[in-house]
Amino acid sequence: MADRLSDDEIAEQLPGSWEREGDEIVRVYEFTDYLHGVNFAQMVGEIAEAQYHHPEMVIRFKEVEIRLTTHDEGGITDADIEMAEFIESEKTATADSLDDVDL
Ligand SMILES: C[C@H](O)[C@H](O)[C@H]1CNC2=NC(N)=NC(=O)C2=N1
Repeated sequence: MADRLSDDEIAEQLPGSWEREGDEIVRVYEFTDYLHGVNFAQMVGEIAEAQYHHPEMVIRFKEVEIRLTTHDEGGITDADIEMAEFIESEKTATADSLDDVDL
């Protein structure tokens, strides 16, 4: 398992639109309706299973909050950054179908 990243490494590597909050990286995705958010969460879940790295997800009306940290290391590692980048790339690729209002 990867080691925890330094504050500078996190700041440098954090994908755009993601924020750092303590030992987590966070992004809120907005949608035109509730079910697009639900579908998006399903897609993220499939990525998580494939990567075997699982975010906390909160599905709200017209938005989904994704939180990533590496529990086994007690902080933010490359696995979290890579997962965020993967989600971003999938989101961009599927933006049309998800009517994303916040790319
Ligand atoms: C045994 C350990 O729980 C597993 O290797 C995986 C499962 N999914 C995981 N997900 C996250 N976010 N952090 C982990 O450390 C992690 N570990």
